[in-house]
Amino acid sequence: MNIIILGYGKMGKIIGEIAETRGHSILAKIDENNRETLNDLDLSKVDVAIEFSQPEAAVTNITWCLENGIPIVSGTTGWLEHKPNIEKLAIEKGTPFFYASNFSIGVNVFFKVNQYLAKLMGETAGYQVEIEEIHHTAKKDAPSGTAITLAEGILEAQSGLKGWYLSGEAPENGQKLPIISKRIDPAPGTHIIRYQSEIDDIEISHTAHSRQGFALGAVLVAEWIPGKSGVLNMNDFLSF
Ligand SMILES: NC(=O)C1=CN([C@@H]2O[C@H](COP(=O)(O)OP(=O)(O)OC[C@H]3O[C@@H](n4cnc5c(N)ncnc54)[C@H](O)[C@@H]3O)[C@@H](O)[C@H]2O)C=CC1
Ligand SMILES: O=C(O)C1=N[C@H](C(=O)O)C[C@H](O)C1
Repeated sequence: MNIIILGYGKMGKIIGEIAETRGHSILAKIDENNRETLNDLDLSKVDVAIEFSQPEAAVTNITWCLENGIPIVSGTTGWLEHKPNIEKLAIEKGTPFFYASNFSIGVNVFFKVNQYLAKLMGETAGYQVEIEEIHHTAKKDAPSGTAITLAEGILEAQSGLKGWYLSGEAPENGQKLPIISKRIDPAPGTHIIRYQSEIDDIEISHTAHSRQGFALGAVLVAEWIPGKSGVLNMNDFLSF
């Protein structure tokens, strides 16, 4: 497969290595300094774009792919207020658009466990729930996209909670779910869900040991996406 990488930073570089190991060719490695080289590319040769850039760059990158009929796999976080417009464009253009806040298979198992636990806890009185996420200090957005997906899973199951808030930025409110964001090097990504009561605590966590799992997941999705259409996510890709 011929791949272009939009966002050639920490993630883009590992994605490139994994893709080449799996026999793919990388036609372009784009970062903020060489975007104009896209103009020299024969777009008819591109099978898929993988986009891991920055919150402020993601919408331009994804729109460019959709306008040019290039299937796009994006993992950039922190731009989701624009996602409805992007989804509309993907449908208009008939070009597949795949987004995941986290491409790691382990985290996607964790998402399911979170949903199941949230359902049980929704039927159990006396517990306060919170999410904690820990990432490296270069991370630009807070809370993490993964923490937001976890929060959405809890909010869906627990009707008593009315949204989430970033702990420290809003007054504590028993009706909202707090997300605590910590920035500690070199943490590639840790997420903890905590239910606390006077009697006991229940805690589940996922800890990434490196960026390898995120990058491999993105390459596996890129291999799967050609020939698909519409707006896609990990639930379409995974069999559980
Ligand atoms: N969904 C997932 O599984 C994961 C998502 N991420 C997200 O991926 C994004 C990238 O993460 P890292 O690689 O750690 O960041 P990074 O800061 O190491 O790399 C970002 C790259 O984007 C480039 N860039 C900036 N503007 C650009 C533009 N207009 N066009 C193309 N490239 C541009 C920068 O030059 C840099 O090379 C972040 O939003 C992060 O939260 C990170 C890990 C896993
Ligand atoms: O920026 C990161 O590094 C990560 N970002 C994603 C997020 O915001 O959830 C996924 C992963 O946790 C690493």
